[in-house]
Amino acid sequence: MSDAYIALADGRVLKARARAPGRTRGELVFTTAYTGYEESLTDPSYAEQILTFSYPLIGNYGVRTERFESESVRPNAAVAREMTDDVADWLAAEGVPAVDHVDTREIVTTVREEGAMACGIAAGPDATAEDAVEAMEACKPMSDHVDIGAQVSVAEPTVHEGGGDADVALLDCGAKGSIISSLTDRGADVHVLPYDATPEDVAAVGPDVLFVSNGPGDPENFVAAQAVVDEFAGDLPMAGICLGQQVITSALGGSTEKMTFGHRGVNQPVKDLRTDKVVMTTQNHGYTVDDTGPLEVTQVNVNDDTVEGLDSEDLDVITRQYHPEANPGPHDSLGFFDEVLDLATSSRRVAAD
Ligand SMILES: NC(=O)CC[C@H](N)C(=O)O
Repeated sequence: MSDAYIALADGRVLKARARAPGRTRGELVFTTAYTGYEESLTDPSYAEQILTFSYPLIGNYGVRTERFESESVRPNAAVAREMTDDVADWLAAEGVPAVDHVDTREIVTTVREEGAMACGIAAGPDATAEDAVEAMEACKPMSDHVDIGAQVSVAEPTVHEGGGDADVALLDCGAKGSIISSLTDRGADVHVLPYDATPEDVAAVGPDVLFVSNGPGDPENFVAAQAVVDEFAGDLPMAGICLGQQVITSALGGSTEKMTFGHRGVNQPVKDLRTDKVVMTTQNHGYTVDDTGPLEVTQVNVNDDTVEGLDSEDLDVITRQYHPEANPGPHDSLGFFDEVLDLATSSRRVAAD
């Protein structure tokens, strides 16, 4: 098999083995998840990133489309210590460069110490270190991808029927399939709207609740979604996951900031401040809420105290920074979706007059 090179913004160039050929660039991040590689590789929130798996063997239970979170591979490239042929062949067929036989511990400790950084990859028969450096130098900061929603959102509205118990308007900023199925499984009809839907588009659906999905990039760039939240705040119950929490908070007058290297993994401990209970959660984010505006912090990350859950009884808002829907799990926090649908039908809802 041929060589590959990984160029990091700090000047390092690592030699690796090419598993799927190509040249690309992206923000270098890592996940500590030891399972769920199919879900991670199809999670739209990974757009414009290069995903390093810290778990040393990726692909040991094959590749099945039933486990995909969207229809295509979303990171710009994948890096593993050892990758099976199943995964390598899948990524090659999708045209997504992949490399292995590299010291992923060095990559992870570098990102932990220096932060998520620009990265270039060159993999395949003619790849050179210079190609990787050139690719890295073409990498834009994440916040410069101002229209990243266009890469991951539906182009046209679509409906997923779940029984008609509630109508959810889902702003698709890069929604994972599991968010939609978690709502339809509970009896809701989910009206998926493009990331740049207008307040009129949302009103046309006649929703009981507005749901802002997860998604890639800087939440401050999702200006249309923020305008929708602003328009309906106080009139329509709202919920959000990950980017959804960030977009809702910013729209309501709070703010977000970029983290050094973010949270990506499946065992992030989150404490509910109302019950003092801790649950294990799946996470994938590089930004966090720093000013919560009118929202009350209900949950925090046990490792670093960052905001994990927000709520407003006055505005009928409930959000999570982590992924209650995540597959293959853990599923400790799936009850979030029951809370969202309770909000849609609850008597404490503020009626629009
Ligand atoms: N999973 C997500 O929705 C990620 C949200 C946002 N892009 C971040 O990195 O923080």
